[in-house]
Amino acid sequence: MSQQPLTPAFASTVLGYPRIGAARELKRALEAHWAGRSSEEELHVAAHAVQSADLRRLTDLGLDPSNGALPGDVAYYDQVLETTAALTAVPERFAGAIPGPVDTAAAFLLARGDAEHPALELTKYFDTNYHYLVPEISPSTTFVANPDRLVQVLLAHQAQGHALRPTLVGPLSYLLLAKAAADAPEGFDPVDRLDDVVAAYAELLTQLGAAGAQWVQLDEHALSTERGAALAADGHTVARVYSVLARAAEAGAESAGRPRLFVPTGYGSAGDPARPGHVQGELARAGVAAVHADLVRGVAPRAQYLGDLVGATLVGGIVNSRNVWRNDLRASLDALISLQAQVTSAGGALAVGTATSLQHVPHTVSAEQNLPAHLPQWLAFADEKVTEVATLARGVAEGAQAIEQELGQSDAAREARAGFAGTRIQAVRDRLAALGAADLQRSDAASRSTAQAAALGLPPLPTTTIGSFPQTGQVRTARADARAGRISEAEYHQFLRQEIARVVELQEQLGLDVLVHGEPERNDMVQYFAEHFDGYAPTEFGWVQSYGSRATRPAILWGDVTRPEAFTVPWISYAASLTNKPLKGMLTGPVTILAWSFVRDDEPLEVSAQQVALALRDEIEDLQDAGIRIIQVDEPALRELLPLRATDQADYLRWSVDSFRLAVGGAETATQIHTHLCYSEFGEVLTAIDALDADVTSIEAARSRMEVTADLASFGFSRGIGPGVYDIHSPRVPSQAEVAELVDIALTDLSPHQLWINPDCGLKTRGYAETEAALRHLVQAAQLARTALAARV
Ligand code: MET
Ligand SMILES: [Zn+2]
Repeated sequence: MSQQPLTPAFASTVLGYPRIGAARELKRALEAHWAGRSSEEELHVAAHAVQSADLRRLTDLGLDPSNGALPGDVAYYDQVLETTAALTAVPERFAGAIPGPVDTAAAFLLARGDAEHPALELTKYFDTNYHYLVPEISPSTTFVANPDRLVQVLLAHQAQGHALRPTLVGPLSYLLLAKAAADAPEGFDPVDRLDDVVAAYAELLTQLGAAGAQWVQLDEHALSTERGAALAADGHTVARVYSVLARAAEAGAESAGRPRLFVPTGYGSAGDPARPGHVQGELARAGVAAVHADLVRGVAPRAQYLGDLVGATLVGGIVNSRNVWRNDLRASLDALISLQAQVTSAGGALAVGTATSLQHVPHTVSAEQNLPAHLPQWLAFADEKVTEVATLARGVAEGAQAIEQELGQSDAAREARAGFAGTRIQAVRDRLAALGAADLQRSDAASRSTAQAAALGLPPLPTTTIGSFPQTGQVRTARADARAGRISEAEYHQFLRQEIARVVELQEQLGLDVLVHGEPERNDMVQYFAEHFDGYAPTEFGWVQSYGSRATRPAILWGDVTRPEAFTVPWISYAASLTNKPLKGMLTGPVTILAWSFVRDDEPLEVSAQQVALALRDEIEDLQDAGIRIIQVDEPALRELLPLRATDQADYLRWSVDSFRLAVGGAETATQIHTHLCYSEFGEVLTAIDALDADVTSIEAARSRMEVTADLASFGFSRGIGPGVYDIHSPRVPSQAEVAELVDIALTDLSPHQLWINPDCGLKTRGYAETEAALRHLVQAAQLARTALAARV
């Protein structure tokens, strides 16, 4: 029996759009306001202008401005923070400073902290490079609906004919993304507060409805994580929460004074992937008017699990919002048409959308004027993706012939890409195919340790830094001048050499044992490598929000990777020529290079990682030939790419570890290989860290007061380890006694033969005054500890 498809509430939508403005206007407005150069009113005006421009563009690109299709994610700093503000979920430790509703100033206090109040913690949003502010929940957290800001924004845009959808993190995800506040009792889980938080959401919805919102979006992205899926799999929690929130929806949203709900999932399959669609079905039966499935990372819902959709719209998230590639429209249309059959037979209607918010991609390809000529036709940033969504919706509604021209263009772009010379380079493929296990295996750790001790002659508890030294205004100016042609390349290089000489001299004065060149030539630890590899293209305007007002500009990996020539060697060997102390050469590891880039969708990440590893392997060989005896390969993003689902993790850890081992596998026995990890909790990937088989691992530890050293000790980690003893994330200079205390903690867990003394991370964002003082204390603390050790034997 073939059924007639139902008409969806809206034909197409996107789950969110970049918020920072096409020319990063919101960043500038925020920073001007924080610096006291503009009033709060001026900030609101600037933000409204950015949002209006975005909504106009979305409408121009084909989204309907009247029926709930326009996204309404209008966060100034972070979408999770906006939800914290709307719930007035102020942590106890801020209670004195924020006694009432969370207004704009209070939200910035939560986000940025002040002298008495450390900011809320920043953590990566799922497996993305976007950081959110972690809610802190305890048994006594109060939840009070505060829709003021959402209502203001809604009304301001409604007046301009844009019926946007106020967007919040949904209650389940909000609590799953939260952590227990420090004052919460042992064993407390924020999810214990579900009923209380749901009551506040219900109140928010009522008030938003009263203010005229037709739709509200509640993001339930966390239902795709291991914990969220477990919660959703019980078959009643989702239904219980959403029937409270959507009770009035079936009776007719407007008359009941409640807006209709759109509840997207995303970042993978929601709930149990073996029953694709069960979460969407439960939501629809609870009265949610529009649900969503991530068709890029997740499994397509099936009628048998969807059950009765009671007329709800299911948004098929077919356009990838995490990459920069043009959609394969023909394949997508096929997938949507099969999905439509499932949705129709479950009694729902199909709309077309993105897999997640477009906040993870830049605004538009059309801004890029300097990409290699072949590349623009292969790409789709946010605006181009909106067009794809609208085109596919037309194809679903009117049939393939209605979009035949677009399908043809999509096919042509795919063919051009597949046939392009740099997409597959035979020599690179041959070299990878010829690799064997021996290429990943250095000599045994004990012989390495002996050979390196003899070659390097380091004292016990050697001191070093993580690589970068402060990037002063002068360094940035010189780089900008060189790029703009205001100084010649020769002048720029001369400037860099002077800078390196200064940094080497400073380290000698400070008495550090293993020196670095300071990385002044690097704009960014990944972009610099991307610029020196073939197969990679940097963008000019491809900014993506990382957190708050900060944005990064990931380069695009489009082809097979090759390294035309050694590029770190000139700087590093110049630095080495200025000192008799060992000088450590710095490289960025394959996983981190990929994690902080836009990667290919036509090759497994594993293959790209191997290619980058080979390029690094060649660089390491060249560094060794230039006499460099210590080489650090940074992998701060190792933990970040860990898949959300446990079943996918082992495979990732295998290839990521192997790519590191491939990069360093050619190093001689006497060459000491270091690695550096930061930014995340590494406790759960200790096995992988150990398997990297680096001779020395430096790891962020100061803020957690060396928590990781106990884990490393109980794991039995036997090689060199440098837990950070100086928190470089703040300008605060630790006293010698504070550093000494952290060294002592480390020494209770680890052997003095394996301990290194170093900061948590690179010093690039610090100023010289604080860096010099802190490093002086670090060297003194190490000397003190050495004396104490010597006295013990
Ligand atoms: C985010 S890890 C940074 C490592 C790099 N070598 C630096 O010192 O800046
Ligand atoms: Zn670091």
